[in-house]
Amino acid sequence: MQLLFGLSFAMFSSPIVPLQARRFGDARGWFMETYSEAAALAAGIEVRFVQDNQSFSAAVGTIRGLHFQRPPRAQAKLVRCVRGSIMDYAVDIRRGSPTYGRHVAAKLTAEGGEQLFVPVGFAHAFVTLEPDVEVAYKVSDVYAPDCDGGIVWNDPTIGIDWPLPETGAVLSDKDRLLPNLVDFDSPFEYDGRPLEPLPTR
Ligand SMILES: Cc1cn([C@H]2C[C@H](O)[C@@H](COP(=O)(O)OP(=O)(O)O[C@H]3O[C@H](C)C(=O)[C@H](O)[C@H]3O)O2)c(=O)[nH]c1=O
Repeated sequence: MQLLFGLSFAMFSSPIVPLQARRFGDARGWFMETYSEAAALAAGIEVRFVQDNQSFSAAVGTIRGLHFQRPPRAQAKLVRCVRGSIMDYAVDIRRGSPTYGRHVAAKLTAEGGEQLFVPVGFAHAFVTLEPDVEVAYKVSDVYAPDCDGGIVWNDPTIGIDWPLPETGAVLSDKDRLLPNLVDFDSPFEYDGRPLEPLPTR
């Protein structure tokens, strides 16, 4: 693991990059560098973020996604959980990719400071693992509703095994009606970097 400033990261070629913000604790509490351009560049994250987002989800089992923005407003995202915990997912939707439709998952917790970089060409989603969860993420392009796109959360060809409570998933009406992957015409091209499993922590 490379440590640069307060962020550490693994050096590997997958387009999805896990980062770890380091906590500096003392008698008052703790301090974290939650974003460092230098550390991001060193981890191969060569995007300029232009907007910070934050969402609150009250119910455990809330799913937001699988979302992306189409070009010319496609977004890369740097995701972290600032309250509670989530499972975060990235699905390869790059036309021609040998890992098309495959996904990786990472548990992100407020306590742990884990982060996940999701580049353009991947659909993104998370599910809350407890009530009252807040997620903050940086995006590399502005919100563009006319470029909004998505794949339905329970798409059978993607096959995400969502960790859901007995009460089931909580979704927006919009997300319930998203298309399946088989009906999706991807605007994203493969860049030669197949999706790789994330390193086990
Ligand atoms: C994303 C976004 C939304 N909005 C407004 C539009 C709606 O009135 C309201 C909720 O939007 P939405 O239901 O799309 O929010 P989420 O379901 O949390 O979607 C997000 O969550 C998943 C995990 C993602 O990866 C995307 O970043 C994003 O799609 O916020 C804005 O004003 N700006 C924005 O950038």
